[in-house]
Amino acid sequence: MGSIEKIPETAPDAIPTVDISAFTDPNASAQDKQAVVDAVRHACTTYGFFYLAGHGVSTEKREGILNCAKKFFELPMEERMDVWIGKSMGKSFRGYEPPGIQTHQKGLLPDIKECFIIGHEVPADHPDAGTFSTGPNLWPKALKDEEFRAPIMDYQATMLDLSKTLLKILARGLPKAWGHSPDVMDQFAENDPSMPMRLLHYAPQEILDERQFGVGDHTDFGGIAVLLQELNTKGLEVWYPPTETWIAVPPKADTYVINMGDMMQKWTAGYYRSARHRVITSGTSHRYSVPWFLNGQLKLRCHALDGSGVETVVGEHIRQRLIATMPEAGKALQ
Ligand SMILES: O=C(O)CCC(=O)C(=O)O
Ligand SMILES: [Fe+2]
Repeated sequence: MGSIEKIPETAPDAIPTVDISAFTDPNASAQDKQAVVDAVRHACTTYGFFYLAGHGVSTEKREGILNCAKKFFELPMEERMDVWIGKSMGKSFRGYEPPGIQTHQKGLLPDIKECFIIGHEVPADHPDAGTFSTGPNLWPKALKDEEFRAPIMDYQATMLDLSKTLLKILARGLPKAWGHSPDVMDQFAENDPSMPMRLLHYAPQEILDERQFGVGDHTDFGGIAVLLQELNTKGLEVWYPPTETWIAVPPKADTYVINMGDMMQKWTAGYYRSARHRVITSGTSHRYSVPWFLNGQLKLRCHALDGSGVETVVGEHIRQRLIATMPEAGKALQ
């Protein structure tokens, strides 16, 4: 018998699309539900990225949240700075982050994105208010409650529900040999988890520089990211290690882009991949996107699910990752 020659790997044109509707459909067969689990497992162990279809979030809600992003970034700089992140309570890290704050890799210029960060609403008189990622949200005075705050908080609740479903799918996809219950991941999203949502705007760049990105090469810090991209824009790319090339992840109608973060990778002992990704800048067009991150219950001590004994405190992990990417603004989180 001759030896089997390894066929050279070529990067796929696109990351997979998984329709999860059978998982939540009470009338779907056990086989169909298992097919969802298998497809998500394949995507998250191979790429750490997939397009999510059959998520049940209405078009109105998705268009509505992108409109919130546009409304915010159309405000004059003075009004954006009125809700500047430096004004948020303690280490709560809410509000407006101007362009040029975050740098992900040595040698790159700081990201050109600007963002408005909203998290779980924790009143100022709560004993934990002002601790890392915990506290009251900031709201711009110029935007009415019903056109900005209300749809954002409604969207946040919808995303939390969706992420709970994803945790159930991911838990069922873990290696059987680890012997976990199908609900082992539920705790991650219980008891007011940290769930920052970022309204993002990438302004066109007149001068393009190869060290300049919308968001530089990075991995996300938390558990699961649920990303909504505006249709007809481009720029997002994911790194594919087998071929060491970048794969474009253009917006696809009616889908979200889901990716795993570092906390998920640590918790699952590397089983689910936290994939490197980046956003290329455009010389001509604006780009809006809304990533929502399930960072997880901050006080939770995650024990690696393979039984290796590695323990990670969720909030500490996230805080350190943020500090590492923000030379100046990160000082406030020390
Ligand atoms: O805007 C995007 O499409 C992706 C943004 C991103 O990767 C991030 O905020 O972590
Ligand atoms: Fe990201």
